[in-house]
Amino acid sequence: MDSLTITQPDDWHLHLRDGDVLADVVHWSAARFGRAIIMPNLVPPVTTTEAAVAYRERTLAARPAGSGFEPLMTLYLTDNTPAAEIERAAASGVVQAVKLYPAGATTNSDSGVTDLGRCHDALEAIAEHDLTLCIHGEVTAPGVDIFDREAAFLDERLGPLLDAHPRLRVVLEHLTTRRAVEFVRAGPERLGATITPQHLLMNRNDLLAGGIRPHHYCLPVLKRERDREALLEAATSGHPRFFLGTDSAPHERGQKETACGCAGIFTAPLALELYAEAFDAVGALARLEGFASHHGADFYGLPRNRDTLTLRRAPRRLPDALPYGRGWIVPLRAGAEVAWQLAGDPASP
Ligand SMILES: NC(=O)N[C@@H](CC(=O)O)C(=O)O
Ligand SMILES: [Zn+2]
Ligand SMILES: [Zn+2]
Repeated sequence: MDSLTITQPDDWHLHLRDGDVLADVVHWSAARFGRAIIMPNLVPPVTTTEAAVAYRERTLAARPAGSGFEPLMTLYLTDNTPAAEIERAAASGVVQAVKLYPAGATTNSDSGVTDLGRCHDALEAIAEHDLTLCIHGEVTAPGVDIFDREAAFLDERLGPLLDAHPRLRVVLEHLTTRRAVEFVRAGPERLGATITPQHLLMNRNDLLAGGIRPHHYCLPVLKRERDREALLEAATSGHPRFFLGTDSAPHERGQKETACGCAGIFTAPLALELYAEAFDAVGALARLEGFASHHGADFYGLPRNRDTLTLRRAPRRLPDALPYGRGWIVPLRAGAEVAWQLAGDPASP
């Protein structure tokens, strides 16, 4: 198959940042995806409906002219989020989900949750108002090995959370382990999961063997080859509770190429193409449409997109860096090739 036409996909986990750089990144996603769940870990975090509404306006204004790209907003859950704020968010009609960052787990998560018990009323309100809880699933106890933080979260936090809130709809974000795949498969219908392109295509050797590669560093960190294989099997299985979430997470080059670099991989300029590579590698291109365009919308109870998008098998070389505010950003595959491209996309770098 040298060309693939699918229902226009959506990105169920995306970081766009804010300010000057918004317009530098949003067009990449808008060229590929109909909608995206926009993460709230700005500085300061998007903890109120008012802030989410204003961020949505800035995102709409930063889209390319004529784009129908629809940002679905999220609220950043804290220990002190009142149930009334959840109610306001649901009533606004623009907030789709609430995001749980365990405090300290990842980029800009300092205001995140320290004790889920303190969020009981807010979590009940999320379920009651039919919002979704999206979770960065890692424990943050300093003694827990970084490669074990996701697995620990499943048993110690996610299981009890699902039991305590029997109507809560949850998306476990950016799965990285075989254990997480098994947990989601065994979980209830109201538990969904996103998988990034980097976790389908790379393992921890790509981060650490033969030299440290800061542009392959994200959280949860890349795991073993057997984990990658389990993720790829899940994504290509046709199972409706696994769906696309790129977690494209831009950081300026200097913030990555430094003694203590930020976590986050920038994939927006080639995200769908990377998924096509991953699916193609196991002969599963026919399953890409379900994963990328159907399962997420169905899980969120939203209509599937009506437009279509065509990918062509034709290698394209990525530039070494792309403009990002007054600086530069290094996308995944910088200076190297990706095997697919969007048909008729003049903006492909
Ligand atoms: N994935 C990452 O490594 N980084 C994300 C945060 C997140 O999704 O955990 C970011 O905002 O930079
Ligand atoms: Zn995360
Ligand atoms: Zn993320």
